[in-house]
Amino acid sequence: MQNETPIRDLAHIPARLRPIMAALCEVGAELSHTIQRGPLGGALGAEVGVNTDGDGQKALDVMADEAFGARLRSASVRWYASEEQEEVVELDPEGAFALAIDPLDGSSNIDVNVSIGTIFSIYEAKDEANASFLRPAQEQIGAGYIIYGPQTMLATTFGKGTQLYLMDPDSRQFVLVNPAVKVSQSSQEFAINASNYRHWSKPVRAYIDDCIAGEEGPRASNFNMRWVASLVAETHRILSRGGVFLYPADARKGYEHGRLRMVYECAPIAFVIEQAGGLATDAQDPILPQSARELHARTPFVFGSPDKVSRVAAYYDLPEQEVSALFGKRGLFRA
Ligand SMILES: O=P(O)(O)OC[C@H]1O[C@](O)(COP(=O)(O)O)[C@@H](O)[C@@H]1O
Ligand SMILES: [Mg+2]
Ligand SMILES: [Mg+2]
Repeated sequence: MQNETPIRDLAHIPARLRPIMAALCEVGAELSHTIQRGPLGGALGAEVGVNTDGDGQKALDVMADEAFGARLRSASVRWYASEEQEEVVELDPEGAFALAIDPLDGSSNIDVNVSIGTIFSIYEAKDEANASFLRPAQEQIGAGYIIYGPQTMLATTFGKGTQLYLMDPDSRQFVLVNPAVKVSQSSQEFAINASNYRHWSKPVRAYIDDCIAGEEGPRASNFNMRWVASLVAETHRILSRGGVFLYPADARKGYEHGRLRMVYECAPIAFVIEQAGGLATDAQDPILPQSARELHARTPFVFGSPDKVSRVAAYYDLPEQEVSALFGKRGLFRA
C-alpha cells in the first residue's frame, strides 16, 4: 500500500529539498514494484530506440525517464537533464533547482534480474539551462542513487556525510538505516571491465597486473575482482565493503574519455563517495572540482577506498620508461 510520506526520517534532508526527495522516492518505489513484476508487466528490456549517446534505449529506460520527468514537475525543479533526452527540459519556470538524472542505470541488466538503479544530482538552478549543469561538480547541493536489488535502497548526500535508507516493501517508505556511511579502507577488491585490457593505457594495465599478481607480486596480497556492469551496484558494493572501481579512458574509438557520463553518473557518485570518506578521480585528478564540457560528456572514472584511488593516480605519475619497465615485467595478460 502506498504511504503518504515516502521517506520516514527527514532530519538529514534540507527542508527545501524534501519535495524533490519525496518525488524521487515515490517514483523509485513505483519503479521498484515494476521491476519486481518483471515480464508480468511487459517487456521491460525491449529495445525501443537509441539515445543521444548512441546507446540502445530499453522500454524501462524510457518509462523511468517519463515517470521522473512528470513527477518532478511539481517539486520545484526548473531544469531537468536526463541521459534519455538530448537537451535540458524546462519543467517549472518558477522552480529553484536543476536536476540531472540517469533514470535507469545498468540497463543491460534489466532482463537478467541483476541490480539496476537511478542516479541523481541536484544544483541550484541558474537562468540558463546548460549553465545549470556545466559547472564544477562540487557545486552540487545534493546527489544520490536508488538501487533496485534484492532490497531497494537510497543513498544520498547533501554535503554532510552520506546516508543510507532502505525501502520497506510493505509501506514503500524509505527508512534511514545508516546516518553516516563510511567507505572501508581494508577491502582487497577491484572492479573493471577486464575484456578491455588490450585497449587500456600502460598505467591502468600496470595497476591491474599488480593486483592480479597477488601475494607473489609487488602488492604482496591477493585481490578479488567484481564487475556487475551497473555503476549503481558497484557503488553500493564499495560503500558497503570498500574496494576500487575503474572505468578508464581506452584506445577504442569513442572511449577517449571512458564510458561514463560526467553530469548524471560521475559527478553524483563522486559526491556520495567523497562524503563517505572515499575518493573519486578521473584516474589522476579529483572529479569534484571539474566541470562537464557538454551535457552528455564522458569522463574516465576511478573511485573507492582512498588508498587505492591514490595508488591508481600514482601509476600515472611514474615516468614513461618506468611504467613500461613495470608493464614489460608484469604484463600477465600479454597476448
Ligand atoms: O558494458 P560496459 O562497457 O562494461 O559498461 C558498463 C557501464 O555502463 C553503464 O551501464 C552505463 O549506464 P546506462 O545503463 O545508464 O547506460 C554503467 O552502469 C556501467 O558501469
Ligand atoms: Mg548509467
Ligand atoms: Mg541509464
